[in-house]
Amino acid sequence: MSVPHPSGVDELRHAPTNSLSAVLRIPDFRRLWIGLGLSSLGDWMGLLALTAIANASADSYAARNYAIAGVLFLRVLPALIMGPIAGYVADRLDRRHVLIWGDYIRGALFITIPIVDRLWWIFVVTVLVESVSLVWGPAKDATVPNLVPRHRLEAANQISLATTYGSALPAALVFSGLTLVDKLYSNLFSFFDKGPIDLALFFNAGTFIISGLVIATLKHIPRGPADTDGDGSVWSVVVEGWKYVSTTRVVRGLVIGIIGAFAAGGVVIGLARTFVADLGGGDPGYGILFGAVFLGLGVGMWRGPRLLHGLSRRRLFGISLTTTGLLLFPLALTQQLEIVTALTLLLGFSAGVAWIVGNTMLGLEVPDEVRGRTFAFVGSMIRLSLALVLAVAPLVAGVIGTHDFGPVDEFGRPFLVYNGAAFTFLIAAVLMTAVGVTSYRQMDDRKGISLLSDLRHAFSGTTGIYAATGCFVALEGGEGAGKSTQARRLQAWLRQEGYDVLLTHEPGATDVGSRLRKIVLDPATGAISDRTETLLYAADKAEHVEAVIAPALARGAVVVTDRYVDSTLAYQGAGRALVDREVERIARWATEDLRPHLTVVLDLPPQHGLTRFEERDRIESESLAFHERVREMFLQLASAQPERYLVVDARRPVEEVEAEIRQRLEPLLEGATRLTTEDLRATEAGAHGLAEPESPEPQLEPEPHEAPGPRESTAAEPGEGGR
Ligand SMILES: Nc1ncnc2c1ncn2[C@@H]1O[C@H](COP(=O)(O)OP(=O)(O)O)[C@@H](O)[C@H]1O
Ligand SMILES: Cc1cn([C@H]2C[C@H](O)[C@@H](COP(=O)(O)OP(=O)(O)O)O2)c(=O)[nH]c1=O
Repeated sequence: MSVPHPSGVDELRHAPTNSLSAVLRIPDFRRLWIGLGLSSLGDWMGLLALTAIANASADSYAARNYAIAGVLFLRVLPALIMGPIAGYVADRLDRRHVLIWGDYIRGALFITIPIVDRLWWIFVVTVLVESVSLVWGPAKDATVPNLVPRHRLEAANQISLATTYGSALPAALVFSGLTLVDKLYSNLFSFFDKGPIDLALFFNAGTFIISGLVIATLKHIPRGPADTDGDGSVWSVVVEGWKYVSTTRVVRGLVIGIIGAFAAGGVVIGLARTFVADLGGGDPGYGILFGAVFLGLGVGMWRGPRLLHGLSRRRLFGISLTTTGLLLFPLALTQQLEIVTALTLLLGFSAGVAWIVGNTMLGLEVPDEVRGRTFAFVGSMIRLSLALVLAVAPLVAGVIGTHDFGPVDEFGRPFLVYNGAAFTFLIAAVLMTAVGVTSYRQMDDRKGISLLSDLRHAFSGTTGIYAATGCFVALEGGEGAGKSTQARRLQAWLRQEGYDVLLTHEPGATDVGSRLRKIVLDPATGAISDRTETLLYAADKAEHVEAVIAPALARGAVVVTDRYVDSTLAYQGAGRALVDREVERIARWATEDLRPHLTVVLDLPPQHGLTRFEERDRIESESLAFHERVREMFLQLASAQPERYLVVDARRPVEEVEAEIRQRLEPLLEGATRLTTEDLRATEAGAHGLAEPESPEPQLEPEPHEAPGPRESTAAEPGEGGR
């Protein structure tokens, strides 16, 4: 189902809220993004160059480790001590000036390094640059909401994050390139004191200055101070945050995992330089390894969750953490730089998946009131643990020192050189794997379901199509869970709120569908094969989407359906015990993979629901075990994509259930209000949702027929389209 867009503003209006390219089409945000990209690129180059200088300035194994540890530690230190002060300063300075001058000053500082040419000055500059960055960052974060509309903020933040870390890769490539060229053609850069390293520093200064110039062209940065939340000291944030985190099992597992992942990353980054030297690689090798970590991280954050979208987020988090730990073992034991690079790439990938999944889940699992505090807590803990690891890991490596193993060959080289860096990696591997396994156990929400079948399913899944216009809500759950009741209540509320609402249901909301419904539900039909049943339901869905749902979404309506694809996955897939994947493929094909923005699962023990009414149709008269399997499948589908699902305990009073659904639905509607019929008319009725509508006029909408079925009294009111 392609989503045709006209160009210009309309294109933006109708692009899905999570579209990254739509955010980048906002001119001011694009400029800020270019600025951010350039300064991040420079920042990473600077870090590489500084660690290279630190490495070159010491002569013993231990001293090299300590010098690098010094640079890295000083990078993190200002955030620890001055985090709160930086917020305070950013609050009071003119944001525009902070952004522009912050870049100029950092550029100028980097230029002084080759000029002063002293190790202590590198340490000073590291602290100064980091301090400026601490003020620059909050000012940038506070500016983004001024440049992009609210519903695109999440995508904008995703881009900022990806750019900040993603620029490490090109930085590493440029750095490796420069040092490699210098190695091949020695003295090519001899007009610089330290050859390519100085060149890297000048390049770095240049990117900051250009970034400042680009940001200076931005018109919409408010001149006033940044409106950031002035947070307390790191310690009070930590104490406050821990109070909440320690009381919630899932959040505790999450936070421990995230901090563990950062600590492991810190060990790798802190020891990479000496580790590479142990393997006989120089600056180019270091640059490549550095780039590999971040390429992996970037791909992991960008693609990882989508690649495995069918997997429970909680499981995915635990698995990616454990994988990160397990990968550290071969990394520590390998002596070939090429293999090490490949392993590092994978390591970055799994850490990236863990980080993005963990962060998203933190947003979903932590209630609104404490979310800010929890994120601040996690941020502070990450800095603390990074500082600790960056300081301690090289010390451990230095203390362990260098060791030779095995017989010496004819050139006097030992069979195996195994040094402190590699040993420290091994320690990190053990700790990280333990953290991963603990997290997985603490958070597993699918006990008793084999991980293998979960993984198989996740790899074969597709990501689905989400309508660019309107809002699509499905109500799912077992018999008598209250779907029709809630659907009607939702409809009444949405109407009252002024939305264009379409209430519909499966099976039987279309002409053909109502005949199919009769066949499939009437006990008089007798036995039919499970596959026939699946195909009949699929046919009903195909007609439903094509004739009812898609046109309504295209004109911007809120579509509420009583049952959808999940019902077939649950009843035919789990209930009839057909192969899940095959049923899914058929249902996805039938619906062109159109998926609800939100699926509400009304969860009820089957024996409870079946007592809510007396008559039984073909499906309702199935065994209790059948209905148990159905219920399990609904819950399983929900756990795989918590961001698209709401599970409600349907035993609660009708009003409470309704309130919970409303609360969850409200923010999704915010994206849809601009797409009400009036809006669409205003923008010349060119609906650009899925399936290009032949007739955007609501009165031409297909008239769904009353579905003949054994339980007409509880069927949704199918004729109630439009306003
Ligand atoms: N939260 C609830 N608590 C108690 N009874 C409910 C609740 N929700 C619905 N009911 C009742 O249960 C029966 C089945 O509800 P219905 O909405 O038709 O379920 P479904 O569409 O899921 O089969 C109806 O008699 C309804 O009044
Ligand atoms: C949509 C759909 C429904 N069903 C079953 C579930 C229900 O037992 C029946 C729908 O009947 P219905 O009377 O509409 O049930 P409810 O009021 O509980 O929603 O069809 C499937 O087996 N597969 C499907 O894809």
